[in-house]
Amino acid sequence: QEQPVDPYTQSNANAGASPVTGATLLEAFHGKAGLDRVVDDFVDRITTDPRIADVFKSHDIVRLRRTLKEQFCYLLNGGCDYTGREMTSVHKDLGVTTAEFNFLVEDLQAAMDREQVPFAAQNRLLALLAPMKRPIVTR
Ligand code: HEM
Repeated sequence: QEQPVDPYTQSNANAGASPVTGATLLEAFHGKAGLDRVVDDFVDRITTDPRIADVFKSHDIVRLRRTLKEQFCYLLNGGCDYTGREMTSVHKDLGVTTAEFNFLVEDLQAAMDREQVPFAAQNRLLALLAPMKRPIVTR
């Protein structure tokens, strides 16, 4: 059900940030199963959020769900490798605005709230993602 993409070099360096150390943060997300629930709910939210859903239309949401799970698991030191593409190239033609970036963050916060991830742990993940704003936002 995933669509093919142009060839690229797979590397954890494509994940856009370095992972945390230790198991504490992943535990706060209720392990890999909890983290996968967060990503599933996050993807459901961003693809239906009327403020940003149009950006995701006609894109491969099966692949997005898989690669986001890998990326977040890698960043939370869950023992996954990120096999997706690098943040700059994947977002470069999407015309993402700062407002849209912030709406997506709100949807992630809602997904973490639903999983009852403690606030401090939520902020640790958001801090890892914050520097990705520069490569992702292009207008
Ligand atoms: C820190 C924030 C973000 C992260 C961590 C992130 C992560 C990712 C990842 C892992 C992929 C898939 C890479 C691959 O297919 O190899 C992706 C694709 C995509 N992202 Fe983001 N993203 C972020 C922000 C955004 C925002 C704000 C938007 C738009 C509102 C957006 C729209 C998209 C779209 C439409 C795709 C599919 C592109 C394609 O299939 O060619 N992303 N993103």
